[in-house]
Amino acid sequence: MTTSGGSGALLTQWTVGGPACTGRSLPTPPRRCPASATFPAQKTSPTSYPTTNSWSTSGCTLGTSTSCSTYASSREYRDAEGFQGKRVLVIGVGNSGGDISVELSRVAAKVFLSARSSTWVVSRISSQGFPFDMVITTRFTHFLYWLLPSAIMKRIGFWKFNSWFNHTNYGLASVKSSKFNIIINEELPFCILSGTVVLKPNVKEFTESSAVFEDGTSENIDVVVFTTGYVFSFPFLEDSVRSLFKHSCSLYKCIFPAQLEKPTLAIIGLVQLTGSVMVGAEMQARWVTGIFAGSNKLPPVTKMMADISKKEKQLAKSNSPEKANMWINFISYMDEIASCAGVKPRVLRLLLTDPRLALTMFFGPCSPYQYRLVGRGRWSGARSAILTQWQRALKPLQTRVLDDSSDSSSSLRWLCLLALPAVLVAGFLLSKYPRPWWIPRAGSHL
Ligand SMILES: NC(=O)C1=CN([C@@H]2O[C@H](COP(=O)(O)OP(=O)(O)OC[C@H]3O[C@@H](n4cnc5c(N)ncnc54)[C@H](OP(=O)(O)O)[C@@H]3O)[C@@H](O)[C@H]2O)C=CC1
Repeated sequence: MTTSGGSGALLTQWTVGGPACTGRSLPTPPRRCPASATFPAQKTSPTSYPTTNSWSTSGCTLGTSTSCSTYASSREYRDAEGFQGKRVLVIGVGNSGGDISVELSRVAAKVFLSARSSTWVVSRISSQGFPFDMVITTRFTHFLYWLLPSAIMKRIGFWKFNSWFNHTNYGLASVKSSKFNIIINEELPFCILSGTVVLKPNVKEFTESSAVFEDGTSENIDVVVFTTGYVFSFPFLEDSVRSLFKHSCSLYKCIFPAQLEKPTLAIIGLVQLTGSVMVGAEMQARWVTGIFAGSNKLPPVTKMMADISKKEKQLAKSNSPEKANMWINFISYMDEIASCAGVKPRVLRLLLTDPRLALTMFFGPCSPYQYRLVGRGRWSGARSAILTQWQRALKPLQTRVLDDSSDSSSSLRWLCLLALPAVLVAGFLLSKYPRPWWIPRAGSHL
């Protein structure tokens, strides 16, 4: 990092390159990086997760094992080419493990999927066939999470997940387990049901040609694919800067290292949101560019440090064993950053000025349009986009239009009218007593 003179926000120059580009392989096709490049202020994204997680892929050696024939990590995996007729063991049931198992099940002789914790599988297709995130990511649901004890919401979530298929019967998850993940995958349950993917417990050891599992069973394996996740690292930053943040919560609003002399470094995408990370990253970028351009300002360092230490204390209280993997509530976080950027919508005020819009915003999906109604980057089409999003989501399906005489619009109108007092109370309470936006990983999306 070099400091140059001048006025305004951009006083520091960041030299990025060399080891950053040569020392890592990205999950996307290899890109050419310049040997070194200098930028006036650096907005960096660690989301390519350069290093694979714990289960070292330095060989299939574990315990007393020798070696198995082939192994790969999800980082190297591209497609099912080369897996035809093989007996494959996929280790780890995250989104990568689910996706890769399903894809391999079409060509492999057998796919074994090894899990060490509970995983709830959710379909992208939710009530009435609408996308899951449209249905679940609403201010109304957010209000319910705020209002009701988390144990009750967890129970409701488990009940909902099990209503699709019983996760215990499929060997995926038990309502009793405190640590669990949620993944999105429509096909995995069918692959398990049809036997093309077989769930197995954690691997105890490998032998020459097989894997021995913790339940004492063993299977002959040709290829092992590690889908055990990634760790964040910033090899392109100097040690002195890297040491300023251990995890996203030691950054101001999960973005800015607070101790820097000038706000010239912003980390985009270092958040695990319960909703879309892309949408969250866009919101972060809007705020960051506002700060770089001088239209938004960061508070004094003492204030930022106080905010960070408050969040870290909340983290410590949660007793989460994996602090770095905290899930952050999507709507709380979006509203918080939107507020900093001056683009947060005032739903309660809208209830008086534009009740139709306010109710749609409260009960409908918290889509990015909601943050385009006011402030910098305001879009005149945002209101109409919010009001028409349900119909537009269905538009691509209308390739064969059928007559549906039942009219649900009047009952919906009545429902909205009855919900009006609830919205008022919700808005009031949420603005008075905001809930901490982090939730422990065990709580995941619930
Ligand atoms: N389609 C999409 O949108 C996709 C999104 N992604 C995203 O990319 C990110 C990375 O996902 P992913 O690669 O799946 O990684 P994750 O960290 O989400 O999952 C890793 C899995 O491996 C398990 N695991 C970790 N270490 C071990 C070990 N030593 N032994 C056995 N099991 C182990 C974990 O279990 P445990 O929980 O016990 O730690 C977990 O089940 C996530 O944010 C994910 O949502 C990834 C793929 C597709």
